[in-house]
Amino acid sequence: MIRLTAIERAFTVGDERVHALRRVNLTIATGEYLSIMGPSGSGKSTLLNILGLLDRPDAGTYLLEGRDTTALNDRQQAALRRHQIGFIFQFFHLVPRLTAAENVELPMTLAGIAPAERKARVAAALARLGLTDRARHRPDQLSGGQRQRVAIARATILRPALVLADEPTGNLDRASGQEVIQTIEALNQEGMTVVMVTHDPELGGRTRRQVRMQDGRIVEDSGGGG
Ligand SMILES: Nc1ncnc2c1ncn2[C@@H]1O[C@H](COP(=O)(O)OP(=O)(O)OP(=O)(O)O)[C@@H](O)[C@H]1O
Repeated sequence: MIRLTAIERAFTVGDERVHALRRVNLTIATGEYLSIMGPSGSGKSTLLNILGLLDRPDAGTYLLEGRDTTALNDRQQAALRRHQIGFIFQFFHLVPRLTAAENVELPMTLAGIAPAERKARVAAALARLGLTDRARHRPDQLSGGQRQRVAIARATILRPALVLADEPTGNLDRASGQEVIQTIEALNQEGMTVVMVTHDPELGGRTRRQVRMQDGRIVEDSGGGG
């Protein structure tokens, strides 16, 4: 469960103060499937970065699974991020020189999982995504949709509780985007909480809950944890 209370985040650019988030309150129950929409500059990415512990709020509290993350130091936050949170980005962020299988394996290597188990889990993850015959391909030998599915496998191979996606289909054609969304929806059906930023109203319309932001505030919330 996630509870953001009175989250503030501002940036100083030159002598101007940009208020990216203004007293944002948001509660997300475990297993929710939620999209964040709103115009450019409304604070969506800033909110996602805070949820992902990639950025700290200037004020307010962020409880993740009952823990006050704002009280954790950077190392504790990084550990929580590694084990609890999976990130999916618009531009995939795969390691170019590693194969698909090696990219998926990487988080398990960093987590100290034994090689035999790593190999078995990579094979299972790629098989589930229909990518077994692409296991030894490097990212530049894969289509955009395949790259994104490899990125999703990598993001979720440690079974994080929370999956954060920033425009996951923004760089894909429609058919590949549909496949990627189905992959994300399957993760949600397995119990992962999914929070997705998107400009695409059709995509946003598929999520069970929709939050709309404007000028750093949540101006609409179709429901859920409140
Ligand atoms: N690191 C930063 N330094 C300065 N200003 C920033 C920084 N990050 C975000 N901002 C500003 O904060 C506001 C919110 O930005 P944010 O990226 O969260 O918006 P967004 O809704 O995700 O936009 P987009 O849809 O274009 O990605 C914007 O005015 C932006 O210029």
